[in-house]
Amino acid sequence: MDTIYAAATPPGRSGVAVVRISGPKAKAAAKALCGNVPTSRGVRKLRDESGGVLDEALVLNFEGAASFTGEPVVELQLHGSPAILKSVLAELSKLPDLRSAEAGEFTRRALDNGKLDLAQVEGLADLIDAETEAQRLQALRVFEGGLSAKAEAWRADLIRAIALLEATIDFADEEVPTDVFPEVNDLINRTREDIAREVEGSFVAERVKEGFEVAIVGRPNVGKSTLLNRLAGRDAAITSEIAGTTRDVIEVQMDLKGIPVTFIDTAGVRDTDDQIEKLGVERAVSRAKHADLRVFLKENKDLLEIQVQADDIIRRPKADLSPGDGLGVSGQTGEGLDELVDEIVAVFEARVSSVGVAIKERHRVALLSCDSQLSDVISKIALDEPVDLICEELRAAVRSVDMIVGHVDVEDLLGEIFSSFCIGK
Ligand SMILES: Nc1nc2c(c(=O)[nH]1)N(C=O)[C@@H](CNc1ccc(C(=O)N[C@@H](CCC(=O)O)C(=O)O)cc1)CN2
Ligand SMILES: Nc1nc2c(ncn2[C@@H]2O[C@H](COP(=O)(O)OP(=O)(O)OP(=O)(O)O)[C@@H](O)[C@H]2O)c(=O)[nH]1
Ligand SMILES: [Mg+2]
Repeated sequence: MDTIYAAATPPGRSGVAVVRISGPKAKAAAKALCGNVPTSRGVRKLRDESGGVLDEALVLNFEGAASFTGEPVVELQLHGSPAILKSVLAELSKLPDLRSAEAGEFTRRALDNGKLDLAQVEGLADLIDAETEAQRLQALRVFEGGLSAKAEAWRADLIRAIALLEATIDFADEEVPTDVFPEVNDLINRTREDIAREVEGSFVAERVKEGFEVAIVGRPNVGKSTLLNRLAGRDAAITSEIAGTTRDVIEVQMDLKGIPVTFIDTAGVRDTDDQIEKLGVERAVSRAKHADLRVFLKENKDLLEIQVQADDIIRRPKADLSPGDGLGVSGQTGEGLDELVDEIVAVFEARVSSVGVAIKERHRVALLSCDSQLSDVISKIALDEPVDLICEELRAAVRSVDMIVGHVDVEDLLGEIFSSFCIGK
């Protein structure tokens, strides 16, 4: 096994920068730099080959396999200057039996050494990417083993169903004490209900990861771009008193009370002979249609050629000009803005609450294949098919569940999963 090293902290200036060394020669490598390696932790001068001091570092020694990777690890916690980091990495690169780590390689070792399962690795990747509270919470549940525990519970239920059915084969000649089929059906149906909920939640989880899209739509000149700028707190879009100012789609990403949201400002919708504006309107209609939510700036009677969908929000534009009647918003004065934000957040919080522990398309694919196998099991039972065929189908369903935590059939997925990691993780 190679010994690998990499900076665990991002490049640039920081209070502290961490370099991790992992593998059988980790301690020997650290010894070359700091002389005597502490048994657990200690402050040491790090020196180059000729004895010149590189830095005074906190050295952590994770002896044996008691580390994040499950193999010997030494961490060099340096003063976070780019020059120090560069000099220490250069020194390490000169040592024999040591090479710099590939992206995700530390975590790959944690997986191989059983410190994490595959679902937890994915949770960890999302946790590191998390920028908002909703993203952090859903990633943390998976990293902490929430999905793994569910997969284990489904597996246990399906194994019990198999055991019950196999008992009927083993005792075929005798009188089977009880009819096992009600319990088998129950185990399978409960698992399927659970899986259906998780599948639904997984779609929302992907929105949480990518950010929910909110399209601001309305006729030209109603104040869409002004509202976007007010929400963003900066001049993201050009505004003017000329109708038809916005043509391109303008996107602004925001953290809305923990929920990642991308606001989309588009051309005002109207019939026009201006070829460029026409293209803008086409884009507006298409983006609005596919967004997760639409905020209409319009008078109630005005029918735009964009369908109002469930949860969509309608506001009377330029509320400052005609105060009082109904729900209005003004990008100019900020009137009604907090209420609008609260309503958007409420809509998405309700959706986010449906997220369970299946958060990736890969999880959904495995769950859907498990579900279709369980659906076959139910039909086979109904058709009175031979019990060994039913059990075979159930075992296929168990294998689908096992893919989630990576017990089977996932070698070809690992490259894809680890490619999303950075070097040093
Ligand atoms: N300095 C530092 N901070 C870090 C990490 C790290 O590697 N280094 N982590 C990396 O992502 C995270 C913490 N995760 C870790 C997980 C396990 C072990 C570890 O040494 N486990 C041993 C011993 C456990 C113990 O001492 O209680 C083990 O599992 O046997 C260390 C960090 C976040 N903070
Ligand atoms: N009084 C008042 N004026 C506003 C408000 N919002 C925008 N305006 C003005 O209305 C005009 C149009 O604003 P924009 O934000 O460019 O309107 P838009 O909907 O993006 O227009 P298009 O890009 O052409 O579709 C500008 O002169 C703004 O200053 C508002 O809430 N109150
Ligand atoms: Mg505009």
